[in-house]
Amino acid sequence: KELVKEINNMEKILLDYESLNKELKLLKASLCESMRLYPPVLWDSKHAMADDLLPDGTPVQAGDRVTYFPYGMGRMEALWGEDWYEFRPSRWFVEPASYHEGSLKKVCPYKFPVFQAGPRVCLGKEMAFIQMNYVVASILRQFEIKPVVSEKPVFMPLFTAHMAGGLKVVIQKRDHSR
Ligand code: HEM
Repeated sequence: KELVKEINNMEKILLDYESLNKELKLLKASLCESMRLYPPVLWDSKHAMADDLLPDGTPVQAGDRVTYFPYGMGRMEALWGEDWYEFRPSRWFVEPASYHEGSLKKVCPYKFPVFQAGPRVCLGKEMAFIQMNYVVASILRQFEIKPVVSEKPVFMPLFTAHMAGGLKVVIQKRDHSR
């Protein structure tokens, strides 16, 4: 409901770059919150070509594999607090209590490595947000989407995130008079 309100309040009917990037803060926060709990790339590895040391002093030997785990990190109490399991888009705002007017936090990519971090960070990150904002805003403006079954989808831990059997939904034209 809140998201549809944000999308319908957009100044321009045409979804141009500026409005997609600046106006849809709650949508961006909701996408981040979804990807915190269900990152599209669950884990990712690097292989050491030569002996090395990690920044905390942990030795790595040539041929070792080092894996970082965005799925696990998105669920760590030490990083996200006691309510890490809750879907709460307001946690991405500077002032969660009045998030409608507020601005988005700058969250360190080493805390939220869904797009990797450092020199090999995802080159398409900003483009991915523009695309996701565009698709979600265009669909939610016109349609209402409801899941067919009430059970939680079954998560498939493949290299990229999947739901077993997909997510079956009913799509209806949105009634703007309600
Ligand atoms: C939600 C969408 C996306 C997610 C979660 C994502 C995530 C990632 C991750 C985790 C990596 C690091 C892979 C590794 O180091 O092994 C990566 C790299 C990369 N991504 Fe994305 N990505 C997304 C969308 C895109 C899009 C739309 C593009 C292009 C338009 C793109 C282009 C790239 C490129 C070129 C790299 C390689 C960067 C490098 O190694 O220097 N990504 N992405």
